[in-house]
Order: sequence, then structure tokens, then C-alpha cells
Amino acid sequence: MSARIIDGKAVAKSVREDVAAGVAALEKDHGFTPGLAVVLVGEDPASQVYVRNKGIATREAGMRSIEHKLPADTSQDEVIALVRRLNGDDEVDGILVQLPLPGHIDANVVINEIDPDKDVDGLTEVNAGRLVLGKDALVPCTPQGSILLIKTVMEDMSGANAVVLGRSILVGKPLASLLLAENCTVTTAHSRTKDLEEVCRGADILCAAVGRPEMVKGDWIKPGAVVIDVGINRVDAPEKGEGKSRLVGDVDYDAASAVAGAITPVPGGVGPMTIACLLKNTLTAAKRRRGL
Ligand SMILES: NC(=O)C1=CN([C@@H]2O[C@H](COP(=O)(O)OP(=O)(O)OC[C@H]3O[C@@H](n4cnc5c(N)ncnc54)[C@H](OP(=O)(O)O)[C@@H]3O)[C@@H](O)[C@H]2O)C=CC1
Ligand SMILES: Nc1nc(=O)c2c([nH]1)NC[C@@H]1CN(c3ccc(C(=O)N[C@@H](CCC(=O)O)C(=O)O)cc3)C=[N+]21
Repeated sequence: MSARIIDGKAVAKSVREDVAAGVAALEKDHGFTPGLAVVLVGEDPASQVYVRNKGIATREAGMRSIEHKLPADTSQDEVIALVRRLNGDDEVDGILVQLPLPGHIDANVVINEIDPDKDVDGLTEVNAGRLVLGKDALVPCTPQGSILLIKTVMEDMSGANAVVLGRSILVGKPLASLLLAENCTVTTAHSRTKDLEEVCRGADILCAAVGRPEMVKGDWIKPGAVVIDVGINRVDAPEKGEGKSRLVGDVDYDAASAVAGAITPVPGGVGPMTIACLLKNTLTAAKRRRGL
């Protein structure tokens, strides 16, 4: 058997087109253009790439992109002062503080300074609470994108056994909440989980967000399962030439796609959905802030 490949790039494109249409309608009917502010502290090369890609996608959707790049030695108080300024700026509808932050800054403190109604990453305590309680939250982008991808191959998730590998605030925990809201029976596994392979073998939907290259093997997967590979890991690729690298997920893709019913590739799976959902959240935040 060979798994159906879930084309995250194509689904993301359609989400972005919907957002662009929504932005155009806001402009026409209400005369304003949503703005997304991205704050980057330091020179982490991967973060620089993501921030640049977010800026391009934001403008492509017809929104304004406001980029704040601060040196790595910026103090926590200065970052907080910037977030507060953006909270008070009516031109700014969404605020994203790129993670990870340099070691001398407490990410938790900075994130919770963001106005929850502008928290398009869905990482503040208020939005995390709303998500768990089933109230109108701004939902973290990667988990939201993962659910949209599952829906392309599974009409109804009710009663499915879903296993989430990983319990981070950014991915694992909110993804488990969303799967529960879809009426899955949810197991959250992590580094202390016993018999991890056996737990995975019980999954009708297996989501891997551990940050360990190709950790999930083909024989961990239930035949026909839907596999969502959130992991983005850069590994050496000497076969491409000296000093070259490539991206792999948390799942051994070749082995898994021989067993799974459907699977997301890396790249081209969850990653593009993350950016698409960020734009979607920015449009949502812009409308809500104006009572639309
Ligand atoms: N596609 C996208 O858009 C995005 C992709 N990512 C990628 O997703 C992955 C996860 O990211 P993130 O959630 O931020 O990572 P974190 O490092 O914050 O969390 C990793 C989680 O995996 C668990 N874990 C680690 N090792 C093992 C193991 N050997 N067995 C079982 N569980 C383990 C940890 O368990 P414990 O809690 O017990 O330590 C932890 O809960 C990364 O590859 C990241 O690059 C992240 C964000 C967006
Ligand atoms: N506050 C905050 N919010 C985030 O959502 C956030 C963050 N910080 N820090 C880092 C992680 C990682 N992340 C990705 C987004 C897009 C791709 C993506 O588009 N990936 C492409 C490939 C990109 C490439 O080629 O390098 C793909 O998978 O096809 C990947 C990873 C968001 N994150």
C-alpha cells in the first residue's frame, strides 16, 4: 500500500487565496487594511528565513507587514516596551514575537504582554485558556493547520484514536485540544511515555511534533492511519555535496508512507499551513477588533 500524500502547499495556497479575498472585501466595504507586526530579536538564521517568508506572504495577501528586527543584546524591558507600543497602535491587528528568544529574555513574560486580541500566534495564557474551554480563541497556527490537513482526508474524526507526540505550548498541547474538540479520543505522548511505539500503533491519527529527525518508524504506524508530520529538522546531506543540508520530519517518510493511509511530506506539509493560518488569524483579529 502506498499512502495518499497530503499536499500542504496546495491547501495552504487555497487558504491564502481565501484570506486575500477577505482582505479585499474589508478594504472595499470598510476602507481598512489589516496589519501584522513581526518582532525578531537576534540573528538566528532559521528565524530570519521564516520572518522573511511571513513578510512576503503577508503582502501577497494584501495586508501590511510591519517588521521589527532588534539586536540579540536587546533587553527584556525593551522588547516588552515594543510589544506595549504595538498593543496601543491601531494600525497593528496582529503581533507575532518570533521564538526562540535569546537566553536572557523570558519568552513567557514577553508573550503574555501581547494583547490577547492581537495574539495571532495564540500563545498567550488568555488564548490558551479560551482554546481549552472551547471559547472563541485565536488558535495557534501549526495545530490549526494540522487539523485542516487531516480534514482533507477524513471527513469525520469522531471517535478516532488520535495520538500527539509532543506536549509543547506551541504545538502539542493546542493540537491535542483541537483533536478533542473534533471528538477524537486523544493521547498525548512525550519523553516519559512508556511503550511509545505501542501507543503510536494504536493511532488512527498520528501527529508527530518532537523535533527528532525521523524518529517515528514505519512499524510504529497502524496500517491506513493518517500521519501528520509537524517536525522540521535540518540534517546534513553529504550526498548533495559538502556542507549541504536538507529538511526532514519527525517521521521516517519512506517507511511510513508504505504503511499509512495518508501522510504529510516535509517540506510541503504542515510548514506552509502554519504561515497560511497566521494570515487567517490576522484577518480574524482585524475583523473582531472592529466588531465585524
Ligand atoms: N511545521 C511547522 O510549522 C512547525 C514545526 N515545528 C517543529 O515541530 C517540532 C516540535 O516543535 P516544538 O513543539 O516547538 O518542540 P519542543 O522541543 O518544544 O517539544 C518537543 C516535545 O517532544 C517531546 N519529545 C522529545 N523527545 C522525545 C522522545 N524521544 N520521545 C517522546 N517524546 C519526545 C518532548 O517531551 P517532554 O515534554 O517530555 O520533554 C516535548 O514535549 C520541531 O521539529 C519543530 O521544528 C514547530 C513549530 C512549527
Ligand atoms: N512565535 C512563533 N510562531 C511560530 O509559528 C514559529 C516560531 N515562533 N518559531 C519557529 C517555528 C517554526 N515555524 C515554521 C513556519 C513555517 C515553516 C515552513 O514554511 N516550512 C516549509 C519549508 C521551509 C524551508 O525550506 O526552510 C515547509 O515545511 O515546506 C516551517 C516552520 C514557525 N514557528
